[in-house]
Amino acid sequence: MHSPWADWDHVLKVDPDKDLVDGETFDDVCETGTDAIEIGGTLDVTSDKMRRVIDACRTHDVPLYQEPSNPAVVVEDDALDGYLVPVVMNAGDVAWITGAHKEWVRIDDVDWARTATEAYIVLNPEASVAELTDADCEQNADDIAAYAEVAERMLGQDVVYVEYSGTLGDPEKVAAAYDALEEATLFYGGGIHDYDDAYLMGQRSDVVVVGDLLHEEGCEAVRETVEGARDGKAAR
Ligand SMILES: CC(C)=CCC/C(C)=C/CC/C(C)=C/CC/C(C)=C/COP(=O)(O)OP(=O)(O)O
Ligand SMILES: O=P(O)(O)OC[C@@H](O)CO
Ligand SMILES: [Mg+2]
Repeated sequence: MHSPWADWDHVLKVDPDKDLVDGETFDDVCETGTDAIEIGGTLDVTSDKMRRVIDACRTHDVPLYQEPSNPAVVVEDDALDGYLVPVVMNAGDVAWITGAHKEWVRIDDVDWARTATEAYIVLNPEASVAELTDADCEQNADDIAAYAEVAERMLGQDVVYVEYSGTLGDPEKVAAAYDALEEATLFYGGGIHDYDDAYLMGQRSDVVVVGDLLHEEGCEAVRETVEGARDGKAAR
């Protein structure tokens, strides 16, 4: 797969298990100005819920990616631009490093031309993703830089993802991952609530990922984070 994310500043992550705010539709979601929509969440995602979001977004131009949390929720659909499959670098349970992937490849005919992996470094111990994967979130900036380098140089990962789902991360740790990478694209996600948060992390990563804000505050708040991410990158 080529690397469309190399040109992105902002990704909106839609959790198929969560509602939009009252009065908003997926048409509004597709018009927030984000560079791509990723559909995924850790808990209570099903292929039916995935399909509902894909269907609601299919007529829009915004690139649409599925981020499956396990092989059972992978949906085949021409409306998808591709699949971004997590690999959790600091998982305690190896199922989330290669085990689930091995099972997926065993049972499915994987469309590799439309599939890429994301090397996650999971850093908020309170997040469901940390609990599920038994991630070791006690990592200092040097550890994180080393994980990022291992992901890019040893495992050939094109996307490294510093994940603080639910809370705003430590900017110095995010910058450490950014500085450790040569070509790979750094995604930052977690706790982005407004323009300033997005600006802060936009200065320290390639792509700012916004999730819960969409479901809690709505599209106008997301639009501000698109601006913040772009301005932060431009000011770097
Ligand atoms: C092999 C295949 C197809 C899938 C496995 C992919 C892996 C390794 C998944 C483990 C990590 C994971 C569950 C990633 C999902 C993306 C993610 C981090 C979503 C954010 O989730 P949270 O915000 O923690 O959870 P909720 O919002 O659902 O509570
Ligand atoms: O929901 P938030 O905290 O914005 O996190 C975004 C994303 O990194 C979750 O995987
Ligand atoms: Mg979440």
